[in-house]
Amino acid sequence: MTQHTEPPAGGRSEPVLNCAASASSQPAALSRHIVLIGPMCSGKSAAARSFAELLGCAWTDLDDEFVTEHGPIPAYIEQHGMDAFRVAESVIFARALARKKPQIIATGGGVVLAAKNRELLQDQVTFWLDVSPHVALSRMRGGTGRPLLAGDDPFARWQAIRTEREPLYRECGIGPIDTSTMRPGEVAQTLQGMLDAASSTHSVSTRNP
Ligand SMILES: Nc1ncnc2c1ncn2[C@@H]1O[C@H](COP(=O)(O)OP(=O)(O)O)[C@@H](O)[C@H]1O
Ligand SMILES: O=C(O)C1=C[C@@H](OP(=O)(O)O)[C@@H](O)[C@H](O)C1
Ligand SMILES: [Mg+2]
Repeated sequence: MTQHTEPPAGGRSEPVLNCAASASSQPAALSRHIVLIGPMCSGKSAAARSFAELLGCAWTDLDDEFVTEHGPIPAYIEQHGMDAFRVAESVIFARALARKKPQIIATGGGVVLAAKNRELLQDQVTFWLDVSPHVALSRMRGGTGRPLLAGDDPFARWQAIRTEREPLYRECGIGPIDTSTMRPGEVAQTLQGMLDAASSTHSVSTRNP
């Protein structure tokens, strides 16, 4: 099964992925968490699942953890407010990062808003997934679970939110990795290629190698 290794204390040159393991039928050994950030509909949740399947390792979606714990996000925000949502989201994020077993973590698009979260992201392997506005629009159609996109013009809302957060994604993540023309499996392969390259050179294992 997946080999578990402790993340190095502040070390930034250890390979993240044991390539020999990933190339065989054995699951890959992750040495630390891999975190996916990016705007809504960039495909973080879908890519995390595909990537974990590809590597044979564990994964989690923080929005799913939120729902399990607090119920649907729109209802929570309506009842408790956005600030309370951000606090609860940050608690769930920190808890996931504290798990010893390294895993793929899909975050919600707003996780980068809190300075503390951005600080935590610096010590993970963080990838910034992105998507073009028109593809995002097609992906959000029919969705009811994103209260920030509720209202008359979800397209304009999405664009404004993405623009506002772009510097934060840039600060925290390796990327952007444009998923607009890729299936989730292709995104996963792209991420694996980036990890393999980093592991073979021992050069890129976090946002700031
Ligand atoms: N690479 C992709 N290609 C096509 N559809 C995708 C892709 N990634 C995600 N989707 C679809 O777009 C929607 C939003 O994707 P999701 O993974 O939930 O995004 P995020 O977690 O970034 O908000 C879902 O319906 C999902 O199935
Ligand atoms: O961008 C945001 O602020 C949000 C993104 C959502 O997750 P996804 O990015 O997975 O859609 C979810 O956490 C919540 O609706 C708020
Ligand atoms: Mg998601």
